Parts: sequence; structure tokens; C-alpha cells
Amino acid sequence: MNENLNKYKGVIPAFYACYDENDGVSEERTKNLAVYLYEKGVKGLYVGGSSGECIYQSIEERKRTLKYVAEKMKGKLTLIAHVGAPSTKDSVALAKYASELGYDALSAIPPIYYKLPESSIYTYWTKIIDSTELPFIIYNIPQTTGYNLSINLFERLLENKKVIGVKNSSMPALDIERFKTIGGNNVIVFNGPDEQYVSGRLIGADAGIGGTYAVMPELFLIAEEYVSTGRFADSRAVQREINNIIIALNSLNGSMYAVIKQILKIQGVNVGSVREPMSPVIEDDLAKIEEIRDNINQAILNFSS
Ligand SMILES: CC(=O)N[C@H](C=O)[C@@H](O)[C@H](O)[C@H](O)CO
Ligand SMILES: CC(=O)C(=O)O
Repeated sequence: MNENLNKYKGVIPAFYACYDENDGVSEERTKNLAVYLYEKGVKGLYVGGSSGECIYQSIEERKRTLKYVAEKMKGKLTLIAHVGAPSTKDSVALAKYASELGYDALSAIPPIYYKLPESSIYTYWTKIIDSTELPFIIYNIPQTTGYNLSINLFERLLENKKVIGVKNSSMPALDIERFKTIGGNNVIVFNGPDEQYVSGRLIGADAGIGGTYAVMPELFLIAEEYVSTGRFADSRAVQREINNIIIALNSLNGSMYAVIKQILKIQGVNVGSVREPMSPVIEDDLAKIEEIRDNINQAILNFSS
């Protein structure tokens, strides 16, 4: 692995949108969550992606989140700014801003909503990449964007030396193997699906970025330790627990992020709720959410010994 890429190797939580009680971006809560995750020992933060509710926020709000995280964590954690927005213009504005703030790398989803040809997707990503000196991580998440990164476009993008990696959230582990095989040691491949962290790492992912890490960073750090030290049976056991928890997080009335934020709140890290149209948690689910939180803590205890 290229030396410069070592700072990306590890568990990198996707950072959440942190709101005040009036659905506004909260400086204090954003900084508190950043510090909380830093103290857990994660490698870096992926700021302003799906978990950051990027699509529901104004560019101004996204800039504020990028700024608050950088103010607290620059030089302490590897900071990746997700700058994908519906228009190229807004994405480039965010990219330039993240670069001024001292982020380590940029990342972006492909264009959304309209089904654009690959030539437009190539141009979109390239304009973001060309707008700063920062390295770039492609974000492939076909479930939400409707576009699945082709090998052809991946190879074309890799011709640009600023492209250092891909965060792959498609479900086939095969995609991770292909991207790693094609990219080799000069490219870092991030596992996307948290439910397949262990499989992703074994088939070629160098690291992981995920939306549920922040509610149970300990478990992903343990899974990573087991994988990297060859304790495969143990790593499977942790993955099973993680999956039980993710399934539970998705089994209630509120959106997964609302449930996660409720758990963080019980843990003493209040980051508010989710922005509509995502649904908040409902009163009737609060006891079940406590139970999920207890299960997370029990799993951490079980695997820490
Ligand atoms: C589709 C999607 O949002 N994928 C996220 C990013 O890769 C994951 O981290 C999920 O949040 C996670 O795997 C839970 O399903
Ligand atoms: C990984 C993820 O959930 C994000 O893009 O924020």
C-alpha cells in the first residue's frame, strides 16, 4: 500500500447531521459528536454523506458542518468531505470550501435524479476533482443514486492521479474485489455495507466507511482488529452481532438514523433528530430503542474480554 494512503486505513464512521431542537445545524452538537468519536479511537470521519443527510441540507448548512468538524478535528483525524450535491456548481463550491478548511480528501456520489449518460457522470466527477488539489474518493452507492460504477468509468477515472480510491456501497462483495484488483496498491477501497464489513475486508477492501459505525464504533474496531490479526472465526461472530443490531435499528417506525440518534442521546451525545421527510422515532418505540442500546453495550462487553 502506498504510504500516503495509510491515513485512510481503518474504521471511518460516516458522520451524522447534528441538529438543535429547531431542526437547525448545531455547532455545539456537531463538535460534541466529533469529539465523542475521536475518543472512541476511530481513524477518521466521512462528513456530509448519506448519513449526514446531505441531500436534505442547504449548501450553507453543509458548509457549517464541514467547518465545525474541521475546527475540532483537523490534524487529529483523517477528514473526508463528501461534497456531492445535485448540481456541479454546488458540488464544486463545497469542494473548494472543504479544501480551504484543510480536509484530507474529497468524495462525491454521482449525479442524482436524472438518468445521465456516463459521459456526464465523468464530467461531473472530473470538474469536482479539478477544482482543488485534494485527493478524491469515488462514492459508488447504486441503491440510492441509481447508477452503478462501471469498470470502464472506474479505469478512466483512475487515469487522474488525484483519484485515490472508491467507497463501494453496492452489495456484491465481488465489486470490491474487482475495484481492488484493478486499482492495486495505489488505490484504497472502502467497504460500504456495514453488514458485510468482514467479507468486504477479506475480499480486498483496505478500510471501511459506514453509516452505523458511529453508534457502535467499538464493535467495528474489534471486527477490524480480528480481521487484521487473522482471527476469522471471531470476526464472523462480531459481524453477526453487528448485523443483529443493524436489523433491529431498521425494525422500528423512525428512520434508522432517527433510532441511532436516540441511542446516542441516551449515551449522552444529543445530536437532535432527523430532518423530514425522514421520520423521527415514536414514543411507543422508546423502550425497544433502550433494548437495542443495551444489546450494543452487551456485545461490546462480550467481545472486549
Ligand atoms: C445504502 C447505504 O446507506 N449504505 C451505507 C453506506 O455505505 C451503509 O453504511 C449503511 O448505512 C449500513 O450498511 C446500514 O445498512
Ligand atoms: C456511508 C454513509 O452512510 C454516508 O455516505 O454517509
